Amino acid sequence: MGVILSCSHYLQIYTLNIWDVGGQRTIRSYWRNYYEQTDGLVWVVDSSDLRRLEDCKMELDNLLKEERLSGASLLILANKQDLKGALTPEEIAKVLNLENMDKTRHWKIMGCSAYTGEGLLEGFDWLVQDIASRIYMLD
Ligand SMILES: Nc1nc2c(ncn2[C@@H]2O[C@H](COP(=O)(O)OP(=O)(O)OP(=O)(O)O)[C@@H](O)[C@H]2O)c(=O)[nH]1
Repeated sequence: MGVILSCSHYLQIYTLNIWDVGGQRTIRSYWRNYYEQTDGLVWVVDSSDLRRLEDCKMELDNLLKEERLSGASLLILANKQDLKGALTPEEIAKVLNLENMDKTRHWKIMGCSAYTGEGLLEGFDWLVQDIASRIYMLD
């Protein structure tokens, strides 16, 4: 005698509204125009540019202090993994001190390459699932 569990798979379709806000110093003050009702943040790091990582850390720390983003899931993309000498996601995580981030923040770091496409689907998949699970929990 056995029990048959039937499992249904539902195709879930999500619509993402994505704004690509530039990282240049002069336009960073415009980021605040996008904080309202933001569910997720994608922070793209140039893993081949060690010199800019300190600046990157400072900007990310500042961004995460923003009250309106306190509930947003954070995906950090350690980009340019296709380049020789690029820092690994683990090394980037160390420099950005991600382990010591506010414990309530949902975050993930993912190595990727915008050139090869490596890591992008996996990263966005995590982000969408994480946001969805929070939203459905609130329903
Ligand atoms: N090898 C390699 N080059 C990349 C990758 N992603 C971007 N680039 C190159 O890096 C340079 C800068 O890319 P952008 O997309 O303009 O950089 P950005 O950080 O989005 O620029 P802002 O948003 O204006 O700060 C371009 O020459 C890209 O072709 C990658 O994954 N691998």
